[in-house]
Amino acid sequence: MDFTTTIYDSTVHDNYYAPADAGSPIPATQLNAFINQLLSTIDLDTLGAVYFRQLSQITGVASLCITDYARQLVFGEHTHSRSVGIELPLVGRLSGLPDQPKSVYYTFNKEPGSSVRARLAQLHQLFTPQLRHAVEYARLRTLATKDSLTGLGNRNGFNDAYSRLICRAQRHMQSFGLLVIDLDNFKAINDSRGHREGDSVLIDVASQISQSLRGEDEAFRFGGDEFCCLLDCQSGEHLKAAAIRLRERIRTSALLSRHNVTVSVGGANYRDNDDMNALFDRADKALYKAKAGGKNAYQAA
Ligand SMILES: Nc1nc2c(ncn2[C@@H]2O[C@H](COP(=O)(O)OP(=O)(O)OP(=O)(O)O)[C@@H](O)[C@H]2O)c(=O)[nH]1
Repeated sequence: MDFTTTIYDSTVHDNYYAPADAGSPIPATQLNAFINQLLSTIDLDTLGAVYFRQLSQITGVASLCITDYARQLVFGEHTHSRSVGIELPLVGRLSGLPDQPKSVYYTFNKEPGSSVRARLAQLHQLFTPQLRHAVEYARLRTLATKDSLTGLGNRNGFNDAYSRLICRAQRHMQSFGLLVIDLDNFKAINDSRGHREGDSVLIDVASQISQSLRGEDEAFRFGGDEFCCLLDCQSGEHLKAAAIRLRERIRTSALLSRHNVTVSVGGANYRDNDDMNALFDRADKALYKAKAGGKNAYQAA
């Protein structure tokens, strides 16, 4: 089989990446139909169910793009083209290429008269190693970026998301907000009720924080009893409102009120020319002021 692998950069090959040819992310329902169709067409003993399980697994973490050509191939529609491409942006990242819009693009020639099954076998042969990598990558990434106690993003996850937002804010002048949250007197709970109860408190705080946020906002456990939130908000007023909502949830949680848990919160909005340190330092100093002023308070930078 004559495979070629093309490193494909849509910023350079504008003509090639014409909308008609470009892969578009497949919505989950369509993807399920796609996988089911494949499953009903192929001999699983030959091609391996693992491949398709992996395919569906990675769709949770990668936007799987399949070009029109590939759709034509898989769905057996008529096409004059002899080339087929499937694009997996995640694979682009795995192979050490910079992030989007670069991605790896595979093409291979369709042999005239080859059966659907033979073509699926080609796809399988082509993608199984990549998908294995993708699944492994997703697993390691979860380990590296999630806090195992609370399920929130951890410090690495925060750094990733934070640097992305800073870059976006610098490029598009789009502000966002940062809240730094620290439990008050948490050590006393550990000391009097034990670490396991302390863990339950941390888990509940994480859950209250998550539930107080909107869909586009993200929460992280920064370490110990310290949490951070990145919020899609443009003004200090919005940030304050988010902090009030969050503190109210913590105040009214059954478990947390039993332990008299309160939090101190510092908040800062992105300002022009901020870098990662400048914004974080402002929020952190505000938190310090809230602590120094007697705790259980929100302080804006
Ligand atoms: N249960 C539990 N405790 C933790 C964990 N990580 C850190 N801690 C504890 O969190 C406590 C944090 O103590 P401090 O930094 O003194 O904070 P604090 O008691 O809340 O004091 P203030 O911040 O000044 O109000 C320490 O006792 C740590 O041992 C964890 O994963 N589980």
